[in-house]
Amino acid sequence: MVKILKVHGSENKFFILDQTILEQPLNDTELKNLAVNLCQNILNGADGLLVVETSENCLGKMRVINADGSEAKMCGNGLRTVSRYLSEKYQLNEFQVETEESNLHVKRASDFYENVPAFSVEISPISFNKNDLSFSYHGLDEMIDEPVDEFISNTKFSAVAVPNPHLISFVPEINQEDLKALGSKLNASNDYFPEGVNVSFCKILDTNKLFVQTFERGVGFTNACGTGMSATSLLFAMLHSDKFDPTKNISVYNPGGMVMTQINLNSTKELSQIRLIGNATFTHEIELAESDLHQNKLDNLKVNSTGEELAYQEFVKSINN
Ligand SMILES: N[C@H](CCC[C@H](N)C(=O)O)C(=O)O
Repeated sequence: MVKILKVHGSENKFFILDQTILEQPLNDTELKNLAVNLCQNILNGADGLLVVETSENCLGKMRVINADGSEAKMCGNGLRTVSRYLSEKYQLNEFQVETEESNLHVKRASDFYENVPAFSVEISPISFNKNDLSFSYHGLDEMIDEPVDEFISNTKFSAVAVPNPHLISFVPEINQEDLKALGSKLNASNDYFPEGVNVSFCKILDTNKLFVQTFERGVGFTNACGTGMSATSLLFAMLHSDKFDPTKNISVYNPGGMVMTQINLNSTKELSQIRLIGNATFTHEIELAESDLHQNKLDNLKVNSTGEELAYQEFVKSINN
């Protein structure tokens, strides 16, 4: 029997599969099929599958498979949960995790609430270049605070890769129909983002206080998108200095709760630093036969609830008072 976890970061829900404990790791086709099945059918579904593999230079490697089976370079909320998993597996509180484009520094942070563990993770690398974003728009090399009527009239957008691609707009009010329409359009066949893009709208609530909602590539609406909130925080610091206090954390509220971000701007914007700090909640432990994993057979699972979700809901109540 092997164990997989159901977890979340700000209610962005994932399953974690540690390939290093298997007799035989799953191949890419098996991982894709398992991700789609788990995310659609098990424990009310999830937004993706986080795959832990061995790493030569880091404590472990994280791969990200979206609910639709597509693979992404990075997942901020997911990295916090994988960091907790590796921290508890190896009894370490600060280390690096290998991701597709970089080895990222992670460390255990103070609990966000009683029985709500938290981790702080580096979000990197940063690029504004059209080639790293796979976007094309009127020959622009970068899209920063650019009015793009083809997306939404009288609305400005910015695009940044961290390193997965994000399109961000600061709006007076978040219109979910607009967000869904634009997110769906740019993740279907289109000339602007042929590889798709995560689309986030941000309402600035106060100094260093944001609300962000994201329509994610490969998933659709999620309760939170860690790289989306991180990318939005960077653009917030760059474009709204009147509301940005560089000496303090930014509180980023979202439909699933709240995370903190830290932005250290650099005059070379790609060298700015982003940290994402938030919960790493494990909600369920699931046992099944390794052969069932390979065969994508999920009808004989032994599921145990950890009880942590109740604590997380108490945290959410505490931030909304
Ligand atoms: N859907 C994203 C990957 C997951 C990112 C998100 N869940 C996060 O927490 O950063 C993409 O295709 O780029």
